[in-house]
Amino acid sequence: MELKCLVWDQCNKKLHLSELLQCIMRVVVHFPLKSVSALHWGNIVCKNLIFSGTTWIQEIVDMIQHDGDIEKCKRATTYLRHPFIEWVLPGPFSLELAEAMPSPRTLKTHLPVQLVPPSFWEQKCKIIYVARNAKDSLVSYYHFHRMNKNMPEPGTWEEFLEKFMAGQVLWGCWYDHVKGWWEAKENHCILYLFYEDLKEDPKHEIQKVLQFLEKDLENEVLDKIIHHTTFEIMKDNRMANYTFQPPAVMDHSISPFMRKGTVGDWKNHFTMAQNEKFDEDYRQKMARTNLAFRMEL
Ligand SMILES: Nc1ncnc2c1ncn2[C@@H]1O[C@H](COP(=O)(O)OS(=O)(=O)O)[C@@H](OP(=O)(O)O)[C@H]1O
Repeated sequence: MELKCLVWDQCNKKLHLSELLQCIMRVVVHFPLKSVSALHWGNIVCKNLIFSGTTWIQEIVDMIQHDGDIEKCKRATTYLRHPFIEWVLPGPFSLELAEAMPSPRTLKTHLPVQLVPPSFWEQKCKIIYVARNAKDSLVSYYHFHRMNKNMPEPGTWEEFLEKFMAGQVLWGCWYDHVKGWWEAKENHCILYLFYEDLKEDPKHEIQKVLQFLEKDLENEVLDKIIHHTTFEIMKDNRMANYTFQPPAVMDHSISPFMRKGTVGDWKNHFTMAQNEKFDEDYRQKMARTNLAFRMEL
C-alpha cells in the first residue's frame, strides 16, 4: 500500500524517473523521464511484465522478426538484442543501445503502466504484455531473488510471500501491475497474453503475436519458432538462458534462471495455511476486475 501511494504521489509531482525508480526498485537509473519522453522511439515492440515469461516472449518476437532464422537470433545475448530500458548494465547503456537500433526495435521493460515513458503512447508503440498467475510468478520471483546477486535478499519463503502480498517487491505490486495493463489495453495498442495459454497452446498464442505484428510466416517457420522457443531448447541456449552472466551476478548453481517453466509449481511451495491466506487476500485485491488467471492446466 505504501509503495503504491509513493508511485502515484511522485508521478503526480512529475519527479524524474530516476528518482522514482530509486525509491521503487532500489536501482540507479540514469535517464530522467524528460529525456525518455523526448526520444523518437519509432515503431517499437516492447514487453511489459513481471517475472512471467519475458525472456520467452522476447525469443518468440525475435524469431518472428528474423523469419525463424535461428543463427540470427543467436547474434547476441537477450540483454543486447532487446535493451532493458530501466536497468543499468555493465557495458553499453540500454538507452544508447536502443537509440542505435533501427526501427522496429524490441525493448524490454517491467515498468507498471503508470511509469511507462509517455512517448510509448505518443508513438503508438506496440506492446506485448505477458501475465502469469500470481502464485507461479511469486515462486519464480522468489528463486530469482535467491540466485540473482543484484536483487535484494528475499529472506525466507514465508517472508517473501508476505512481501509479495504487500506489494513490497521490485517493480511493485503484482496485483496493480496486471490490472493496470489489463485496463490500459482498452485504449492502447497492447496484446495481453497469458503464460498459461502460451504453455498450453503455443501455436495459437504465437499466431496472435504474428497477427499483432502484421507478419505472415509459412507454417513450417511457425513450427520452427515453436520448437526453438520451448523451455527445453531455450534452457540450452546460451544467448537466452542467462548463463552469459558471471556467477557473481547470477548464480545458476543456487537456482537456474530457466528453472522449471511450468504451470502449477506453486503447489510444491505453499503450505495449506499459506494457500488459504493467499487466496483470501487475492479475492479482495482482484475483486473489482474481470481479469482471470488459471493456477493450473
Ligand atoms: N520457453 C519457456 N517456456 C516456459 N517458461 C519459460 C520459458 N523461458 C523462460 N521461462 C520461464 O520464465 C520465468 C522467468 O521469467 P522472465 O523471463 O519474465 O524473467 S525476467 O523477469 O525477465 O528476469 C522462469 O520461470 P520458472 O521456471 O517458473 O522460474 C523461466 O523458466
